[in-house]
Amino acid sequence: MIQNRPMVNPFTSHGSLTFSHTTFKMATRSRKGKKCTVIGGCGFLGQYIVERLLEEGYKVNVFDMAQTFEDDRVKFFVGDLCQEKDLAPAISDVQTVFHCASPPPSSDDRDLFYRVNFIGTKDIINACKKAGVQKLVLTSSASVVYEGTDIKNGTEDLPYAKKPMDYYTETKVLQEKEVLAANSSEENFFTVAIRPHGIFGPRDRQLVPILVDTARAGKTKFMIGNGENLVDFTYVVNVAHGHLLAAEHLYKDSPVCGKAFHITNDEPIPFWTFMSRILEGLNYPSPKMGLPYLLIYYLAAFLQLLCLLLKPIKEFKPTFTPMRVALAGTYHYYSCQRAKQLMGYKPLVPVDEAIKLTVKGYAHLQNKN
Ligand SMILES: NC(=O)C1=CN([C@@H]2O[C@H](COP(=O)(O)OP(=O)(O)OC[C@H]3O[C@@H](n4cnc5c(N)ncnc54)[C@H](O)[C@@H]3O)[C@@H](O)[C@H]2O)C=CC1
Ligand SMILES: CC(C)CCC[C@@H](C)[C@H]1CC[C@H]2C3=C(CC[C@]12C)[C@@]1(C)CCC(=O)C[C@@H]1CC3
Repeated sequence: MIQNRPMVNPFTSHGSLTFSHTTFKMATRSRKGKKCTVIGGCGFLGQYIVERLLEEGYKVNVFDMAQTFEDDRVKFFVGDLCQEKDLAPAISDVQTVFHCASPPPSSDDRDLFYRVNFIGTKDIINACKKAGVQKLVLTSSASVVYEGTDIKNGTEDLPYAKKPMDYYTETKVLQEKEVLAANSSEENFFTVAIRPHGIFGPRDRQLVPILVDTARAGKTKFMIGNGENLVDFTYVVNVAHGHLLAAEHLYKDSPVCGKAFHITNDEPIPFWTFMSRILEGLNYPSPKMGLPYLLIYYLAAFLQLLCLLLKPIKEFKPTFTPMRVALAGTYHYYSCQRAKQLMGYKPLVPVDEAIKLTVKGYAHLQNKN
Protein backbone atom coordinates (compact mmCIF):
# COMPACT_ATOMS: atom_id res chain seq x y z
CA MET A 1 0.00 0.00 0.00
CA ILE A 2 1.50 3.28 -1.09
CA GLN A 3 1.49 5.99 1.52
CA ASN A 4 0.94 9.63 0.73
CA ARG A 5 -1.70 8.77 -1.80
CA PRO A 6 -3.96 11.57 -3.00
CA MET A 7 -7.48 11.62 -1.70
CA VAL A 8 -9.16 11.16 -5.00
CA ASN A 9 -12.30 13.05 -5.64
CA PRO A 10 -13.36 11.15 -8.75
CA PHE A 11 -14.45 13.45 -9.90
CA THR A 12 -15.62 16.96 -9.39
CA SER A 13 -17.53 18.54 -12.27
CA HIS A 14 -14.46 18.79 -14.49
CA GLY A 15 -12.77 15.61 -13.36
CA SER A 16 -10.23 17.08 -11.00
CA LEU A 17 -8.26 15.52 -8.19
CA THR A 18 -7.93 16.99 -4.75
CA PHE A 19 -5.60 16.22 -1.88
CA SER A 20 -6.03 16.00 1.84
CA HIS A 21 -4.22 18.94 3.44
CA THR A 22 -3.00 16.84 6.32
CA THR A 23 -1.61 14.10 4.11
CA PHE A 24 0.20 16.41 1.79
CA LYS A 25 1.49 19.26 3.89
CA MET A 26 4.70 19.84 2.04
CA ALA A 27 7.81 19.59 4.11
CA THR A 28 9.76 22.67 4.93
CA ARG A 29 8.85 26.34 4.83
CA SER A 30 5.47 28.02 4.84
CA ARG A 31 4.20 29.27 1.52
CA LYS A 32 1.04 30.84 2.90
CA GLY A 33 0.38 34.17 1.38
CA LYS A 34 2.87 33.60 -1.43
CA LYS A 35 1.79 34.90 -4.80
CA CYS A 36 2.50 33.19 -8.07
CA THR A 37 1.55 33.18 -11.74
CA VAL A 38 1.03 30.12 -13.91
CA ILE A 39 1.69 30.91 -17.57
CA GLY A 40 -0.25 28.32 -19.55
CA GLY A 41 -2.42 27.74 -16.47
CA CYS A 42 -5.48 26.88 -18.55
CA GLY A 43 -3.73 23.94 -20.22
CA PHE A 44 -3.79 20.31 -19.13
CA LEU A 45 -0.78 20.37 -16.79
CA GLY A 46 -1.29 24.04 -15.94
CA GLN A 47 -4.69 23.41 -14.39
CA TYR A 48 -3.31 20.65 -12.15
CA ILE A 49 -0.50 22.95 -11.02
CA VAL A 50 -3.08 25.63 -10.22
CA GLU A 51 -5.17 23.17 -8.18
CA ARG A 52 -2.15 22.08 -6.15
CA LEU A 53 -1.04 25.68 -5.55
CA LEU A 54 -4.49 26.62 -4.27
CA GLU A 55 -4.45 23.59 -2.01
CA GLU A 56 -1.12 24.76 -0.63
CA GLY A 57 -2.41 28.24 0.12
CA TYR A 58 -0.83 30.19 -2.73
CA LYS A 59 -2.54 33.17 -4.29
CA VAL A 60 -2.70 32.29 -7.96
CA ASN A 61 -2.74 34.30 -11.17
CA VAL A 62 -3.30 32.43 -14.41
CA PHE A 63 -2.03 33.78 -17.73
CA ASP A 64 -3.15 32.08 -20.94
CA MET A 65 -4.39 32.77 -24.44
CA ALA A 66 -7.95 32.00 -23.41
CA GLN A 67 -9.73 31.37 -20.13
CA THR A 68 -11.05 27.82 -20.19
CA PHE A 69 -12.25 27.30 -16.61
CA GLU A 70 -13.80 29.26 -13.78
CA ASP A 71 -12.45 29.55 -10.25
CA ASP A 72 -13.23 32.44 -7.93
CA ARG A 73 -9.91 31.99 -6.12
CA VAL A 74 -7.90 32.59 -9.30
CA LYS A 75 -7.18 35.88 -11.05
CA PHE A 76 -7.19 35.32 -14.81
CA PHE A 77 -5.18 37.29 -17.38
CA VAL A 78 -5.73 36.61 -21.06
CA GLY A 79 -3.03 37.36 -23.62
CA ASP A 80 -0.05 36.21 -25.66
CA LEU A 81 3.09 35.53 -23.64
CA CYS A 82 5.15 37.12 -26.42
CA GLN A 83 3.48 40.48 -25.77
CA GLU A 84 5.07 42.29 -22.85
CA LYS A 85 2.04 44.52 -22.43
CA ASP A 86 -0.15 41.41 -21.99
CA LEU A 87 2.21 39.61 -19.64
CA ALA A 88 3.44 42.41 -17.37
CA PRO A 89 0.20 42.91 -15.37
CA ALA A 90 -0.03 39.15 -14.73
CA ILE A 91 3.41 38.89 -13.11
CA SER A 92 3.57 42.14 -11.18
CA ASP A 93 3.91 41.61 -7.43
CA VAL A 94 4.40 37.83 -7.57
CA GLN A 95 7.28 35.84 -6.14
CA THR A 96 7.12 32.79 -8.39
CA VAL A 97 6.31 32.21 -12.05
CA PHE A 98 5.54 28.75 -13.44
CA HIS A 99 5.94 28.64 -17.21
CA CYS A 100 4.13 25.67 -18.71
CA ALA A 101 2.81 27.19 -21.93
CA SER A 102 3.70 25.72 -25.31
CA PRO A 103 2.07 25.15 -28.68
CA PRO A 104 1.01 21.48 -28.95
CA PRO A 105 3.77 19.19 -30.37
CA SER A 106 1.37 18.10 -33.13
CA SER A 107 1.15 21.63 -34.58
CA ASP A 108 4.49 21.18 -36.44
CA ASP A 109 4.66 24.92 -37.08
CA ARG A 110 8.30 25.98 -37.03
CA ASP A 111 7.69 29.72 -36.77
CA LEU A 112 5.13 29.31 -33.99
CA PHE A 113 7.46 27.11 -31.92
CA TYR A 114 10.34 29.56 -32.33
CA ARG A 115 8.19 32.55 -31.49
CA VAL A 116 6.50 31.05 -28.42
CA ASN A 117 8.97 28.54 -26.97
CA PHE A 118 12.23 30.33 -27.70
CA ILE A 119 11.66 34.07 -28.17
CA GLY A 120 8.63 34.06 -25.85
CA THR A 121 10.61 32.36 -23.08
CA LYS A 122 13.38 34.97 -23.39
CA ASP A 123 10.66 37.62 -23.12
CA ILE A 124 9.31 35.94 -19.99
CA ILE A 125 12.77 35.92 -18.38
CA ASN A 126 13.22 39.63 -19.09
CA ALA A 127 9.72 40.49 -17.90
CA CYS A 128 10.28 38.47 -14.68
CA LYS A 129 13.53 40.27 -13.94
CA LYS A 130 11.93 43.63 -14.64
CA ALA A 131 9.00 42.82 -12.35
CA GLY A 132 11.23 41.58 -9.51
CA VAL A 133 10.03 37.96 -9.71
CA GLN A 134 12.43 35.77 -7.71
CA LYS A 135 11.67 32.25 -8.95
CA LEU A 136 11.02 30.85 -12.40
CA VAL A 137 9.99 27.21 -12.79
CA LEU A 138 10.02 26.05 -16.41
CA THR A 139 8.18 22.99 -17.67
CA SER A 140 10.78 21.57 -20.03
CA SER A 141 10.67 17.98 -21.33
CA ALA A 142 12.79 14.86 -20.95
CA SER A 143 12.69 14.78 -24.76
CA VAL A 144 15.37 17.49 -24.90
CA VAL A 145 17.91 14.65 -24.93
CA TYR A 146 15.96 12.26 -27.18
CA GLU A 147 17.08 11.68 -30.78
CA GLY A 148 15.02 8.61 -31.61
CA THR A 149 17.41 6.00 -30.16
CA ASP A 150 17.15 4.03 -26.90
CA ILE A 151 17.58 5.86 -23.59
CA LYS A 152 17.60 3.61 -20.52
CA ASN A 153 17.51 5.23 -17.11
CA GLY A 154 18.89 8.45 -18.63
CA THR A 155 20.21 11.05 -16.20
CA GLU A 156 20.11 14.84 -16.54
CA ASP A 157 23.79 14.73 -17.52
CA LEU A 158 22.98 13.35 -20.97
CA PRO A 159 23.84 15.92 -23.67
CA TYR A 160 21.04 17.85 -25.37
CA ALA A 161 19.83 16.29 -28.62
CA LYS A 162 22.14 17.43 -31.42
CA LYS A 163 19.58 16.39 -34.00
CA PRO A 164 16.18 16.97 -32.38
CA MET A 165 13.45 15.04 -34.20
CA ASP A 166 11.00 17.93 -34.55
CA TYR A 167 10.63 21.71 -34.06
CA TYR A 168 8.89 21.16 -30.74
CA THR A 169 11.93 19.35 -29.31
CA GLU A 170 14.37 21.76 -30.94
CA THR A 171 12.72 24.76 -29.29
CA LYS A 172 12.30 23.00 -25.93
CA VAL A 173 16.12 22.61 -25.93
CA LEU A 174 16.65 26.30 -26.73
CA GLN A 175 14.10 27.31 -24.11
CA GLU A 176 15.60 25.19 -21.35
CA LYS A 177 19.11 26.51 -22.03
CA GLU A 178 17.86 30.11 -21.75
CA VAL A 179 16.03 29.51 -18.48
CA LEU A 180 18.89 27.67 -16.78
CA ALA A 181 21.44 30.27 -17.94
CA ALA A 182 19.27 33.05 -16.49
CA ASN A 183 19.72 31.76 -12.92
CA SER A 184 21.57 34.50 -11.05
CA SER A 185 22.29 34.84 -7.36
CA GLU A 186 23.45 38.43 -7.91
CA GLU A 187 20.10 39.35 -9.40
CA ASN A 188 18.20 37.32 -6.79
CA PHE A 189 16.59 35.41 -9.66
CA PHE A 190 16.47 31.62 -9.33
CA THR A 191 15.48 29.24 -12.09
CA VAL A 192 14.87 25.53 -12.51
CA ALA A 193 13.67 23.27 -15.35
CA ILE A 194 11.34 20.35 -14.74
CA ARG A 195 11.58 17.64 -17.36
CA PRO A 196 8.46 15.45 -17.31
CA HIS A 197 7.91 12.61 -19.75
CA GLY A 198 4.71 11.26 -21.30
CA ILE A 199 2.28 13.15 -19.08
CA PHE A 200 -1.14 11.51 -18.82
CA GLY A 201 -4.33 11.84 -16.83
CA PRO A 202 -7.94 13.00 -17.07
CA ARG A 203 -8.52 16.09 -19.23
CA ASP A 204 -5.40 15.65 -21.40
CA ARG A 205 -6.10 16.69 -24.98
CA GLN A 206 -3.26 14.69 -26.46
CA LEU A 207 -2.40 11.15 -25.46
CA VAL A 208 -5.76 9.43 -24.84
CA PRO A 209 -7.75 11.43 -27.44
CA ILE A 210 -5.18 10.67 -30.17
CA LEU A 211 -5.02 7.02 -29.13
CA VAL A 212 -8.82 6.70 -29.22
CA ASP A 213 -9.03 8.42 -32.63
CA THR A 214 -6.40 5.99 -33.92
CA ALA A 215 -8.32 3.03 -32.47
CA ARG A 216 -11.59 4.27 -34.00
CA ALA A 217 -9.86 4.51 -37.38
CA GLY A 218 -8.90 0.83 -36.94
CA LYS A 219 -5.16 1.64 -36.83
CA THR A 220 -4.27 0.02 -33.50
CA LYS A 221 -4.41 -3.60 -34.67
CA PHE A 222 -0.62 -3.88 -34.69
CA MET A 223 2.09 -2.62 -32.42
CA ILE A 224 5.32 -1.09 -33.62
CA GLY A 225 8.33 -3.24 -32.66
CA ASN A 226 8.32 -6.24 -30.34
CA GLY A 227 6.42 -4.55 -27.50
CA GLU A 228 9.26 -4.86 -24.98
CA ASN A 229 10.51 -1.26 -25.02
CA LEU A 230 10.19 0.40 -21.63
CA VAL A 231 8.97 3.99 -21.47
CA ASP A 232 8.07 6.57 -18.82
CA PHE A 233 4.46 7.64 -18.60
CA THR A 234 3.98 10.13 -15.81
CA TYR A 235 0.72 10.86 -14.05
CA VAL A 236 -0.11 14.55 -14.23
CA VAL A 237 -0.60 14.86 -10.45
CA ASN A 238 2.98 13.67 -9.92
CA VAL A 239 4.25 16.19 -12.46
CA ALA A 240 2.40 19.03 -10.72
CA HIS A 241 3.82 17.84 -7.38
CA GLY A 242 7.36 18.02 -8.83
CA HIS A 243 6.76 21.62 -9.92
CA LEU A 244 5.67 22.72 -6.46
CA LEU A 245 8.62 20.98 -4.83
CA ALA A 246 10.97 22.72 -7.25
CA ALA A 247 9.53 26.14 -6.41
CA GLU A 248 9.82 25.32 -2.73
CA HIS A 249 13.50 24.45 -3.09
CA LEU A 250 14.50 27.53 -5.11
CA TYR A 251 16.36 29.93 -2.87
CA LYS A 252 19.85 31.43 -2.63
CA ASP A 253 22.62 28.78 -2.63
CA SER A 254 20.14 25.93 -3.03
CA PRO A 255 21.63 23.07 -5.13
CA VAL A 256 18.38 23.08 -7.13
CA CYS A 257 19.08 26.50 -8.72
CA GLY A 258 19.97 26.51 -12.42
CA LYS A 259 19.45 22.75 -12.80
CA ALA A 260 17.17 20.43 -14.77
CA PHE A 261 15.21 17.62 -13.06
CA HIS A 262 13.49 14.58 -14.50
CA ILE A 263 10.09 14.08 -12.97
CA THR A 264 8.67 10.66 -13.79
CA ASN A 265 6.53 7.98 -12.21
CA ASP A 266 9.76 6.04 -11.59
CA GLU A 267 8.01 2.92 -12.92
CA PRO A 268 8.91 2.48 -16.60
CA ILE A 269 6.35 0.32 -18.42
CA PRO A 270 6.43 -1.23 -21.93
CA PHE A 271 4.94 1.35 -24.33
CA TRP A 272 2.40 -1.08 -25.78
CA THR A 273 1.39 -2.49 -22.38
CA PHE A 274 0.49 1.04 -21.33
CA MET A 275 -1.43 1.73 -24.56
CA SER A 276 -3.20 -1.65 -24.33
CA ARG A 277 -4.32 -0.95 -20.77
CA ILE A 278 -5.87 2.35 -21.82
CA LEU A 279 -7.43 0.80 -24.93
CA GLU A 280 -8.87 -2.18 -23.07
CA GLY A 281 -10.06 0.05 -20.24
CA LEU A 282 -12.05 2.02 -22.81
CA ASN A 283 -13.28 -1.15 -24.49
CA TYR A 284 -11.19 -0.93 -27.68
CA PRO A 285 -9.22 -3.90 -29.01
CA SER A 286 -5.51 -3.78 -28.22
CA PRO A 287 -2.72 -4.77 -30.61
CA LYS A 288 -1.57 -8.39 -30.49
CA MET A 289 1.06 -8.55 -33.24
CA GLY A 290 4.21 -6.53 -33.83
CA LEU A 291 5.44 -4.90 -37.07
CA PRO A 292 9.19 -4.41 -37.68
CA TYR A 293 10.19 -1.11 -36.11
CA LEU A 294 12.60 0.08 -38.82
CA LEU A 295 10.16 -0.71 -41.62
CA ILE A 296 7.46 1.46 -40.01
CA TYR A 297 9.97 4.18 -39.15
CA TYR A 298 11.16 4.55 -42.76
CA LEU A 299 7.58 4.37 -44.03
CA ALA A 300 6.67 7.23 -41.67
CA ALA A 301 9.70 9.24 -42.83
CA PHE A 302 8.70 8.66 -46.47
CA LEU A 303 5.10 9.69 -45.72
CA GLN A 304 6.32 12.84 -44.00
CA LEU A 305 8.36 13.78 -47.07
CA LEU A 306 5.35 13.12 -49.32
CA CYS A 307 3.15 15.34 -47.12
CA LEU A 308 5.74 18.11 -47.33
CA LEU A 309 5.77 17.92 -51.14
CA LEU A 310 1.97 17.94 -51.31
CA LYS A 311 1.58 20.76 -48.80
CA PRO A 312 1.08 23.51 -51.43
CA ILE A 313 -1.84 21.50 -52.89
CA LYS A 314 -3.41 19.89 -49.81
CA GLU A 315 -2.38 19.54 -46.17
CA PHE A 316 -2.26 16.01 -44.66
CA LYS A 317 -1.53 15.21 -41.01
CA PRO A 318 -0.35 11.59 -40.73
CA THR A 319 -1.01 9.86 -37.38
CA PHE A 320 2.29 8.03 -37.47
CA THR A 321 5.03 10.68 -37.69
CA PRO A 322 8.68 9.54 -37.40
CA MET A 323 8.73 11.04 -33.88
CA ARG A 324 5.66 9.07 -32.76
CA VAL A 325 6.96 5.85 -34.36
CA ALA A 326 10.29 6.33 -32.56
CA LEU A 327 8.51 6.99 -29.26
CA ALA A 328 6.41 3.86 -29.79
CA GLY A 329 9.31 1.58 -30.72
CA THR A 330 12.33 2.62 -28.62
CA TYR A 331 13.23 2.63 -24.95
CA HIS A 332 12.98 6.06 -23.33
CA TYR A 333 12.93 6.14 -19.58
CA TYR A 334 14.77 8.43 -17.21
CA SER A 335 16.19 8.44 -13.72
CA CYS A 336 14.55 10.84 -11.25
CA GLN A 337 17.23 10.22 -8.63
CA ARG A 338 18.33 13.87 -8.70
CA ALA A 339 14.81 15.10 -7.88
CA LYS A 340 14.55 12.54 -5.08
CA GLN A 341 17.85 13.60 -3.59
CA LEU A 342 17.65 17.39 -3.94
CA MET A 343 13.92 18.05 -3.64
CA GLY A 344 12.60 15.02 -1.76
CA TYR A 345 10.52 14.02 -4.80
CA LYS A 346 8.53 10.80 -4.75
CA PRO A 347 5.64 10.00 -7.10
CA LEU A 348 2.34 10.34 -5.26
CA VAL A 349 0.22 8.13 -7.50
CA PRO A 350 1.55 4.80 -8.83
CA VAL A 351 1.10 3.92 -12.53
CA ASP A 352 -1.50 1.23 -11.93
CA GLU A 353 -3.82 3.54 -10.02
CA ALA A 354 -3.10 6.41 -12.43
CA ILE A 355 -4.21 4.31 -15.41
CA LYS A 356 -7.47 3.42 -13.63
CA LEU A 357 -8.13 7.09 -12.82
CA THR A 358 -7.36 8.08 -16.40
CA VAL A 359 -9.69 5.47 -17.90
CA LYS A 360 -12.41 6.65 -15.52
CA GLY A 361 -11.79 10.26 -16.58
CA TYR A 362 -12.40 9.38 -20.23
CA ALA A 363 -15.72 7.53 -19.75
CA HIS A 364 -17.15 9.72 -22.53
CA LEU A 365 -14.69 8.14 -25.01
CA GLN A 366 -15.67 4.53 -24.13
CA ASN A 367 -16.33 2.27 -27.10
CA LYS A 368 -20.06 1.46 -26.96
CA ASN A 369 -19.98 -1.16 -29.76
N1 LIG B 1 2.03 16.52 -22.47
C1 LIG B 1 3.20 15.91 -22.32
O1 LIG B 1 3.31 14.69 -22.42
C2 LIG B 1 4.41 16.72 -22.00
C3 LIG B 1 4.35 18.10 -21.93
N2 LIG B 1 5.47 18.81 -21.59
C4 LIG B 1 5.40 20.26 -21.47
O2 LIG B 1 4.42 20.58 -20.50
C5 LIG B 1 3.84 21.85 -20.75
C6 LIG B 1 2.34 21.76 -20.68
O3 LIG B 1 1.87 20.85 -21.64
P1 LIG B 1 0.34 20.47 -21.74
O4 LIG B 1 -0.34 20.87 -20.51
O5 LIG B 1 0.30 19.06 -22.20
O6 LIG B 1 -0.11 21.39 -22.96
P2 LIG B 1 -1.47 22.20 -23.19
O7 LIG B 1 -1.53 22.46 -24.65
O8 LIG B 1 -2.62 21.51 -22.56
O9 LIG B 1 -1.21 23.56 -22.41
C7 LIG B 1 -0.41 24.57 -22.89
C8 LIG B 1 -1.08 25.90 -22.60
O10 LIG B 1 -0.23 26.94 -23.09
C9 LIG B 1 -1.05 27.94 -23.63
N3 LIG B 1 -0.30 28.76 -24.59
C10 LIG B 1 0.27 28.34 -25.74
N4 LIG B 1 0.82 29.38 -26.39
C11 LIG B 1 0.62 30.48 -25.61
C12 LIG B 1 0.93 31.86 -25.76
N5 LIG B 1 1.56 32.32 -26.84
N6 LIG B 1 0.57 32.72 -24.79
C13 LIG B 1 -0.11 32.27 -23.69
N7 LIG B 1 -0.44 30.96 -23.50
C14 LIG B 1 -0.09 30.09 -24.46
C15 LIG B 1 -2.19 27.19 -24.31
O11 LIG B 1 -3.32 28.04 -24.50
C16 LIG B 1 -2.44 26.07 -23.31
O12 LIG B 1 -3.44 26.41 -22.39
C17 LIG B 1 4.41 22.29 -22.11
O13 LIG B 1 5.47 23.17 -21.90
C18 LIG B 1 4.95 21.01 -22.71
O14 LIG B 1 6.03 21.27 -23.56
C19 LIG B 1 6.64 18.19 -21.33
C20 LIG B 1 6.75 16.84 -21.38
C21 LIG B 1 5.65 15.99 -21.75
C1 LIG C 1 -0.89 6.45 -32.49
C2 LIG C 1 -0.75 5.70 -31.22
C3 LIG C 1 -0.15 4.39 -31.38
C4 LIG C 1 0.00 6.49 -30.19
C5 LIG C 1 -0.87 7.54 -29.56
C6 LIG C 1 -0.23 8.12 -28.36
C7 LIG C 1 0.70 9.28 -28.68
C8 LIG C 1 -0.13 10.44 -29.17
C9 LIG C 1 1.51 9.62 -27.41
C10 LIG C 1 2.43 8.46 -27.00
C11 LIG C 1 3.67 9.07 -26.38
C12 LIG C 1 3.30 10.51 -26.22
C13 LIG C 1 4.34 11.53 -25.98
C14 LIG C 1 4.12 12.85 -26.34
C15 LIG C 1 2.87 13.25 -27.07
C16 LIG C 1 1.81 12.17 -27.17
C17 LIG C 1 2.45 10.82 -27.45
C18 LIG C 1 3.24 10.85 -28.74
C19 LIG C 1 5.16 13.92 -26.16
C20 LIG C 1 5.85 14.11 -27.52
C21 LIG C 1 4.55 15.24 -25.71
C22 LIG C 1 5.56 16.32 -25.51
C23 LIG C 1 6.82 15.90 -24.89
O1 LIG C 1 7.53 16.73 -24.37
C24 LIG C 1 7.28 14.51 -24.96
C25 LIG C 1 6.16 13.52 -25.06
C26 LIG C 1 6.67 12.11 -25.26
C27 LIG C 1 5.56 11.11 -25.24
